[in-house]
Amino acid sequence: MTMTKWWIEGGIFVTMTPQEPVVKGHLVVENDRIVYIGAEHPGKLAEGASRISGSGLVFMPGLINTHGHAAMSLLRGYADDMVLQDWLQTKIWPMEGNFTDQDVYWGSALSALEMLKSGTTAFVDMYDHMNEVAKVVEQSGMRAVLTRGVIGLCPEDVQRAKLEEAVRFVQEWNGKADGRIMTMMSPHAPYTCPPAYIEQIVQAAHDLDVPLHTHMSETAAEVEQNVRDYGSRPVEHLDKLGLFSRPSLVAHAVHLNDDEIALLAERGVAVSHNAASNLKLASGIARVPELLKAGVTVSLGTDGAASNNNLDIFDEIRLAALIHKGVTGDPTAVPALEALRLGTVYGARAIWQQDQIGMLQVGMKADMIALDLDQPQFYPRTDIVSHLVYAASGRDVRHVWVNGVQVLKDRKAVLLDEEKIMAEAQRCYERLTNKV
Ligand SMILES: N[C@@H](CCSC[C@H]1O[C@@H](n2cnc3c(=O)[nH]cnc32)[C@H](O)[C@@H]1O)C(=O)O
Ligand SMILES: [Zn+2]
Repeated sequence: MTMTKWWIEGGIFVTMTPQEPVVKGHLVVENDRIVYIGAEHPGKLAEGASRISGSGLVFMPGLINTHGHAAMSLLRGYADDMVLQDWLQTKIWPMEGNFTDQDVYWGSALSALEMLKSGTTAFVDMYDHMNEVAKVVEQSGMRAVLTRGVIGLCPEDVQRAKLEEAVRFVQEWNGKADGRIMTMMSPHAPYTCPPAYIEQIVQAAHDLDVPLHTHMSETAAEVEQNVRDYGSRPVEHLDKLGLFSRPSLVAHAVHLNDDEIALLAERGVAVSHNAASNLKLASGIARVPELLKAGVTVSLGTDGAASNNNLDIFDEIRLAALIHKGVTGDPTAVPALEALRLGTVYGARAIWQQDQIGMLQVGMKADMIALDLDQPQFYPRTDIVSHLVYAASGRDVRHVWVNGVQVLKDRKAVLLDEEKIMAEAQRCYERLTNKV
C-alpha cells in the first residue's frame, strides 16, 4: 500500500479533547490516522506531506449521527404534521412496503450526500434492503453502523426470515469497507416486536457479538400501551428481555422517569437524542440534562428525513443547546461545549468507537471537517465553540475527510455523482407515488 501523508498548515482546530479543546497550529495525517497536532511546526513529521493551507478555516471532528433511516429521504415532505402512529401506519409504512433495492440505494445515496455536505462523517442506519445501504457507505467513503431493523408484527415464518436476513447482514458486512462499516441487531421497537421475538434478536446479538439498537419510549402513548400490554414501562420491559445485557443504543428515550434514567446509567445504555424529529411528531422533549447528569452517554440523531426534514447535525447541536434551556428555565443547561460533544465525542462513545473517532488527537482516525470561517455569521472572532454551536449550520462545511481520505472538496462530493443521485432520487419518488 502506498503511503499518503498530508499536512494542514496554520489552521484553527477544535479538537474536543479535554486537555486542549482549541489548538491553533498544524495537523498531519498519515494514511488513515492523525500523526501530529499542535501549535509547533511539525518538523520531520511533515516531511514528504502534501500541504493544505488552513487559512480561513476551522477544523473539527466529523459529526456523528447516531440514529436514522437514510432511504427515508425519498419521503421528505411527503407526510408532514402528523402524530407518530398515524404517520407510520397510514403514510410511511404503505410507501415503504413498495420500496425496492433501487429505491433504498438512491434514497440512501441522497442522504449520504446530504450528510457529507453538512459535515457528518459517521451515521447509524436502521432499515431494510441493507445491502444497498452498505454499498452506498462503501462508495461514499463514509463511516457507518448499519442494522437491518425488524418489525415483528407478522407471522412467525416471516419473523424468522427477517431475523435470518439481519444475521446474514451482520455476517457479511461487519468490519467491511476498511473497517468503516460496523453492524448491530435491532428490534424496531417494543411496540412492534413481541417479547419472544425480542429475546431471539438479543440471543442472535450475543451469538454474533454485536451491539443492539432500538426505538424506545418515543411517545407517551407507547409507554401507556407497553404498560397495558406487558405490565411494565418500556425500559423495564426491555431490560427484562435482556436488551441491555449487551452494548446498546436506544433512539428517542423521551418519556423516562427518574428510575429509568438511573437504570439506563447503570446498564451503560447510550441514548440517541432526536430533538427535531421528536418536536416535529410532537412526541415530546427528552430529559437530556438529567440523562447527562446521571452519566448516560447522550448523542444526536436526525431520524429519517421524513420526520426532520433535513440531516444536518449542526441543527441538532443547536437545538440540543437551546430547547433544554427553554424547557428547564436554566440557561446553563447543555452549554455550548457540551452540545458540541453530543455531536462528536459522545456520538463516538454511543457507537463504541471513542478510541477511533470523535476527537482530533494523535492516533485517532482522520475523520475531520472544515468550515469556512470567513463569513459574516462568524464575526467577530469571540468564541469559536460558541460560533459552531449557536451560529453555524451544515451549509458552512467546505471540506470533509473520512479515514484520511478527502470525500468533500470545496463543497463538492469527491466520490459521489451529485447530479445523478438527485435525479435518480426524484425518479424513485415519482415511481413510488404512481404506485399508491
Ligand atoms: N421495514 C422493516 C423495518 C425497517 S426498520 C425502520 C423503520 O423505522 C420506521 N421509523 C422511522 N422513524 C421512526 C420513528 O421515529 N419511530 C418509529 N419508527 C420509525 C421506518 O418507517 C421504518 O419502517 C420491517 O418491516 O421489518
Ligand atoms: Zn427512527
